[in-house]
Parts: sequence; C-alpha cells; structure tokens
Amino acid sequence: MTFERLEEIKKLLNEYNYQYYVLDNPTVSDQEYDRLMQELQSIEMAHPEWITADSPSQRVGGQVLDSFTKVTHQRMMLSLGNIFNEDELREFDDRIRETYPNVEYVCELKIDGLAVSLVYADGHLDYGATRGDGTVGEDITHNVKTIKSIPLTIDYDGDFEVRGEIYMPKKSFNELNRQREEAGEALFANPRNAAAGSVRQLDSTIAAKRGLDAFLYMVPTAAEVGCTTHKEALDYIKKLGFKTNPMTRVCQNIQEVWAFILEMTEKRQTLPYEIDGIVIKVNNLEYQERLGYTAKVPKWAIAYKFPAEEVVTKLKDIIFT
Ligand SMILES: NC(=O)c1cnc(OC2CCCC2)nc1N
Repeated sequence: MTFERLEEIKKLLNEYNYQYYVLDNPTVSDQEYDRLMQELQSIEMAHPEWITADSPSQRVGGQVLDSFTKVTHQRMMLSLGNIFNEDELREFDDRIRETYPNVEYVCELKIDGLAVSLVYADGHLDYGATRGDGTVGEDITHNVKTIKSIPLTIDYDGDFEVRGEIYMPKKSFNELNRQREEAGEALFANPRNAAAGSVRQLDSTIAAKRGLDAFLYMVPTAAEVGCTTHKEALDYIKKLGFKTNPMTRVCQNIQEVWAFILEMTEKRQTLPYEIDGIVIKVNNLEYQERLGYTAKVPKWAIAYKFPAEEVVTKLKDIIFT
C-alpha cells in the first residue's frame, strides 16, 4: 500500500511539475500540490530506503557541498561569434550561401543567462555542468535539480546530453533584489549575474529559493537520434519533456531573419526574461557539420547583439527595482 502510494504520488507530482513549469499551464492548485508533497515527504521520512534520485522531494535542495567538482565535457561547449548590424548579417549569409545557396535559418532569442550542459544516463539526470572554459566546467547538479522545469528523468535509454541556458526571470530578479535591499545586502546588477551567483552556491537550498529557470536549445547528438535539422532537434527535446523557447522561428532567407530581429527588438522589453540578442543558426545539421568551426566558434551560427541599452535605463532599473 504505502510503497504503491509513494510511486503514485511521485508520478502525479512529476506530471504536475511538467504542466506548471514546462508548459506554464498548471492543472492543480498550489494547495493540492503542497499537500501531495507533504504526503511524499512523510512517506520518505518513514522509509528513507525508498528515496530515489528522481523523487520530486529531491528538488527542494538541502545538499551542501564543501566544494565544486570539475566536469570535462564530452564535446566542447562553444561560444558564439557576434555581429551588430544588418550589413554584418548579410556578410554572414553571403558566406554561407556561397556553399549553400538555399540555406534555411533558425532564429532563437539569445537568453541572457549562463550556459549549462545536462547529461542523462538511462533516463535519469546524471549531472549538470557549467560551460567553464568550454572543455572543463563545474558540476552544479545539486542546484540544477532545484530548477523545476528541468526533468529529473526522461524517456530515453543510454546516454543523452542536452544544452541550454539557465536564467533568472525578471520577476524573480526583482523579488530577489527587493529582499536583498531590505536585508541591506548588495544588489545584483542584472539577472545574468544573479543566475550565475545562484548556481555557484554550494548550498542548494539557496538556489532552490532563487526562482531559476532554463531553456534548452542544443542537442549535440541530434543527427545520431535521427534529426536532419536543428528545428527537429528542438522538437525532439520538447517531446522528451524539456522546456524550449516558444519564440523560436524558422526563416527561409536572411530577409526573414532581419524581420525577426526587428520584431524582437520591439518586443524585447515585454519578455518575462532578459535577452541580449538573437542567435541565428543554419537549420540543416549536415550543412552545420560541413561548415564547421573556427578556433572556438561555429561558422554555422552567429549571435546578433542588440545595441547596449541606454545607461540611463540601466540605472533607472537598478534604482527603481
Ligand atoms: N544564450 C542563448 O540563448 C543561446 C546560446 N547559444 C546557442 O547556440 C550556440 C551553442 C553552441 C553553438 C550555437 N543558442 C542559444 N539560444
């Protein structure tokens, strides 16, 4: 009875988590969710040997490490080249169309957070790591588990890696700085710094309270799992239960890319999270492979960066948050 009940509650809470944090579409009240979590924790308290790594109770933090261990990425985590205007965008497109005249692009919002690699083994989250220097990052699994939109289990046997951005929504950022202001502590300058500072905590109960979230945007083994385009890879991880950004758009040519950039320049301030540009990627995975990389950045992707915001706006934000 009790063990079956425990399994039943875990299934329910993981489903509610997915609906609330990944789909932004809660189906139960917070009270009902909390009641089930209490019941789960009391059963696990009575039977600690029944606690599994993917239990929803493992998301509330509580682990305090004495230091970070290092993780070597199986594939380098690349950074991105930057462009700043339409002319440079055309140069990027001209260079690619020399080889692939009918190239199609995927445009993604450039989430202003910190890059993360999530590695799953036989369907369970094995570890999460920061980018670090691109080859060696820090193991931040204890904090990654507190991000409710990151699944602790996926329906996939064997090894699977997915990469994305951990970020702090504007709402969480403003609330955090309000609390710090009240406590007379130093304010975070921006959500990216606040997110980075939060995932670098050794005590995961702190990260658990920071309201962090994540968008996933890269599947290193996309071709191996049968995807031929980057868009298919994004659809693939969405089906696995990962949170992907809803504004992503496939563009048939660079004119559509520029139109998307202008549209998002307008909408930027209305988004619930900060972005610092648009990432433009060649959609065809074979073209990506053939185009390759320079020293550390892909030739098949570029980040269009918005002009730095007026310093006045920045100061206003800090003073009036
Ligand atoms: N900050 C972002 O939102 C973001 C960053 N990077 C990438 O893709 C890079 C990753 C390696 C080659 C392309 N996509 C993004 N959306």
